[in-house]
Amino acid sequence: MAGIGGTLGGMNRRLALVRRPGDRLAEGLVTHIDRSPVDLDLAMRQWEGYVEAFRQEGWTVVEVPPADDHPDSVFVEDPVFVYGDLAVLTRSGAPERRGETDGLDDVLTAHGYRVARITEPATLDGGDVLKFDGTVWVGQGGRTNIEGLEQLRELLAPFDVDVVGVPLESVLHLKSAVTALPDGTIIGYPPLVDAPITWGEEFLPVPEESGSHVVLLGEDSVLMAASAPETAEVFRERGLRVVTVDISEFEKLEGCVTCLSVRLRG
Ligand SMILES: NC(=O)NCCC[C@H](N)C(=O)O
Repeated sequence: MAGIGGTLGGMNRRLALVRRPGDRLAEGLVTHIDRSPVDLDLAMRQWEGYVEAFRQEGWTVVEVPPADDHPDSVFVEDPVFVYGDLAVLTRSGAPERRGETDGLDDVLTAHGYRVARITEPATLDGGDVLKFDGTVWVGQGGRTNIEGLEQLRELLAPFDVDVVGVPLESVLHLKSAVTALPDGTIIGYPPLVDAPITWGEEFLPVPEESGSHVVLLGEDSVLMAASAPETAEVFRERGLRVVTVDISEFEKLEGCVTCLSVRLRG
């Protein structure tokens, strides 16, 4: 399989960092969709189901300390980005979310990461960063500014990596629009993939918005939302094993499968 940036030398592990939702989840931010009521009990059950899906696939789940004062803290992908042995604590373009980096430093250090930080005036959300096989794409929209891109580029300079900015308009984060299948094919729901993003021949249009979000569980398996059954079929026809989870309550807050975890591999 093509290398996915993010290995910690000499170790062979698959850890998924997750953060338990807090009681204020329903107050989470919405930007590109209308607000609809979130069922907290259902959200909790869906989160347990999401975590269980990782366990079933052989991943070790690590819960980071809760950040219950922050309604969006369950979306743990956003306050941290990992590459190789480096963990970058971010600085969200949404000021309400900035405190979510608290408590992550110790967890990442304990797992062998060097920790760096994005600093003012830069902003960056982990959901804006897509890495695959030596390329790191960085969305440039409401949450990540040009200074965020440049600081990340500097932090990644010691790695053999291309850092590429991608302008965004229609979506919250880059990974709300596109993610990558295990073979490197970039997938996206065309109405939300802004011009002038061009992903070349390796782009696969998918028929549903939430079908554009996959978490790579293994070399031939992906985790995706139950709300994209037609896309799941497309992936199965390509020979992928598809694990689905219902995350409807998180989708009401513009969340998706990718943003509910950070995978640490090596
Ligand atoms: N990486 C992601 O896609 N994160 C989703 C964050 C949703 C949250 N309601 C927010 O607006 O920040």
